[in-house]
Amino acid sequence: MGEELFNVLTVQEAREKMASCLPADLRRITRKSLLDCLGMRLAHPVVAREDVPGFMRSTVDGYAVRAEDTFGASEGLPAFFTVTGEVRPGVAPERVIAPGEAMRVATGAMLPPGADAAVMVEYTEEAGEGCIEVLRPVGPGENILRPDEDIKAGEEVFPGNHLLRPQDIGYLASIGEVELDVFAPLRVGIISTGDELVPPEEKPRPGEVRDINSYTLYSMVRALGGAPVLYGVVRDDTGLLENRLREACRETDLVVISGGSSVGTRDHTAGCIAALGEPGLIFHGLAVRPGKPTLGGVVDGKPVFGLPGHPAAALISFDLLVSPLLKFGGYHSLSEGASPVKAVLARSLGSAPGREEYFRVKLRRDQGRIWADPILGKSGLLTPMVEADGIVRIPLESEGLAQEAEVDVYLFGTDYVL
Ligand SMILES: Nc1nc2c(c(=O)[nH]1)N[C@H]1C(S)=C(S)[C@@H](COP(=O)(O)OP(=O)(O)OC[C@H]3O[C@@H](n4cnc5c(N)ncnc54)[C@H](O)[C@@H]3O)O[C@H]1N2
Ligand code: MOO
Repeated sequence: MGEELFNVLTVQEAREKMASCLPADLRRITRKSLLDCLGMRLAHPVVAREDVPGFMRSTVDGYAVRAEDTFGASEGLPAFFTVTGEVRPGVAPERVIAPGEAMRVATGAMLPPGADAAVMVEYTEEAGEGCIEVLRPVGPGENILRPDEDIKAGEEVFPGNHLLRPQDIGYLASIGEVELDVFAPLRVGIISTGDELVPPEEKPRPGEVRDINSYTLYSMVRALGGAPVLYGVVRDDTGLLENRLREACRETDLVVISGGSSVGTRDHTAGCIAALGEPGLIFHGLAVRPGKPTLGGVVDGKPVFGLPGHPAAALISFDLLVSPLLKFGGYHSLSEGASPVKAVLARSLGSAPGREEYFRVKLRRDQGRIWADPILGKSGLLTPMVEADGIVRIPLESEGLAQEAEVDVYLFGTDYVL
């Protein structure tokens, strides 16, 4: 009695063991047109080949001038300028600005040679045919962009693996990068196991439950830029599971099975992975809560994970072991990712040393501080998973955290790495 059922590994040990049997990066590189790259990750760093804007540019509607000609100008003693023409947008001005001269410019238009500033039209007055008065001085560089002020040719604008957001797509358009090498989405096969599971469109009979994990895991994969493939619900039968797993391994890049990862009489996942191919089962049991009955293996170069059946535990296990593969293709660059939010713990949390614990928390602002309210509940319950804004980790050797301790909250929906 009291004996451990699994030989648990820490998350770090499990990642290292898996990594030693996997290629450094599971992802393929593919070339895509810029408009198809949203949500994808760059396969290589991008180096700008040109300056942006590439020419001196006005940021206001007004007049291009030599700044020094406006020095000392005021409403009482305006500076007088001869207007020698207008720069049309999209056209390079041919005239040079000589002392005492100005040219009309629209926002974004190119500055004529000789000019080093622009005066806003509201600080000027007409002063007869072809002349203006400037009522305020401008400094050199005022109201203009330098040719390389935004982007410098030769500069690395994005590192490899950068996740492309809408603003990044426009930025890449500005330097003419219309085709890019990106990582192809990893295809993730998803299998649910359990005699009690029915599809969500069916009304469960007593003892049955709807299949939740296929839906959350499918959505997790999509949210991380992967390509989920559903393999449905498999009954608790070794032969059926082996066949479905073989099919999923053939058709996808990695497979997650939820349920049946523990050591009950109906828990077949470990045996199936072991039977299917080399090197087979790599670990069974993680020193985390929730998520202890997690297992991992490698079948013909492809990672296969057995996640706990409890939906909340399946999510944490997925985040610890599958998310890094979707974000980085492997477990080698885990220091990246979105920064957590600093919050103050609203109540103390106990934890057993020797395992990491993950608590779901809800954030609340009060008296100028951000509080993290732990949402407690058994891992078989679904509501805490939905009420929470994010998760807090209690490290392996900690016995817990005191009330008002400062904690890092990893917000769901951000690109964090646990
Ligand atoms: N004697 C022990 N029993 C259990 C231990 C243990 O250490 N010793 N660990 C417990 C923990 S922790 C968890 S988590 C569960 C995980 O067990 P399995 O991975 O084998 O999962 P199942 O037994 O198949 O299911 C557990 C639970 O989750 C429900 N489930 C499963 N799949 C789905 C799905 N796709 N959608 C919705 N719900 C699902 C299932 O009906 C069960 O209620 O083991 C504990 N037992
Ligand atoms: O993985 Mo279980 O749900 O730790 O509770």
